[in-house]
Amino acid sequence: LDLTTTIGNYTFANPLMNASGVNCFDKDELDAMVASASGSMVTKSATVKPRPGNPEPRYADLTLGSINSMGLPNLGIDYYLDYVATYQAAHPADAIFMSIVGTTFDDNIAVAHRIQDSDFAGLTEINLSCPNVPGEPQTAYDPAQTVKILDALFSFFTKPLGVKLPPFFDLAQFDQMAAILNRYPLAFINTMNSIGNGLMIDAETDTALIKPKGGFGGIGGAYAKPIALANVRAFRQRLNSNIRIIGTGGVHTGRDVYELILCGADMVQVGTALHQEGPQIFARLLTELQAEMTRKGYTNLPEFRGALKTL
Ligand SMILES: CC(C)(C)CCc1c(C(=O)O)[nH]c(=O)[nH]c1=O
Repeated sequence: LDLTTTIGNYTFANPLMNASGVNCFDKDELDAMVASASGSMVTKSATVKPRPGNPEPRYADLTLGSINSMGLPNLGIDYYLDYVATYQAAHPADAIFMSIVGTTFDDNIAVAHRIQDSDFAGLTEINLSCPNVPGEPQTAYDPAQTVKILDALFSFFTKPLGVKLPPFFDLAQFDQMAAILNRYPLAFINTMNSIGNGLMIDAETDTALIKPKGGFGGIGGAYAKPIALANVRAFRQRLNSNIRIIGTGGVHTGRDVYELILCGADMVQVGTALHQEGPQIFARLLTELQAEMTRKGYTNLPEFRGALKTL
């Protein structure tokens, strides 16, 4: 079967990759992604300077997923630029993704300049789930901030750029966000990030499971799947066709991958399940995806991409 998928001028052997933040913190984790069956990979969201992140415990596995408040631990943009430079020399034909983020407006711009001025030849994903103004909602939940950042980025950034979005829950928000995104020459959007500020409790101690933010953290895994399917579908219905979609949230089986593609996803990222199973998950997901495609009579992804039926 033909599992190739394309974003802009980039073609990948298959649609699978890690979600930023999972299995992509350092060289060892990134090398394990390169060695896996995934079609591509993305680095941990990088800030201008390295960050230690939040106090532990800052991640917990749950029966139906995960909760995390990592606090953006990362080795800094220079580390990841160095890694991708080495990677590109060894794998000139296999494009990868770099994720960037800023805790202030200026830092978002500064870290984007670092990529623009580098030899990085892959795709860039800017994480809009970071608040830029203390006390204000995260960027993607603040239309004015979103416009301000995208206006500034596209005034100098000429490499393929996509945005990582948090989940939206209101149809008017889909309309509003899609209207903003359609104004920019985005290569892709990635929907979605973890579901913000969930809370889970240790039954033995009646204590919040994670330490940061009084136990509040992003929810991933099976909990996220219905929302990820809806966000992929809603944005596919609203965005210009030249803006591709990476679907992220709740993938654990090949059928989950198939369903995100059915909703319109071009690529599919795996977070919680990758954290729990390790990079060998990609070989399993590819086998299961191909089995599902065969069961349905498909031999390639465009045959069923976006083909969700409604009653
Ligand atoms: C939540 C932020 C710390 C603002 C951004 C980094 C991030 C984190 C994180 O590093 O805590 N976790 C997620 O599930 N998604 C994210 O985008």
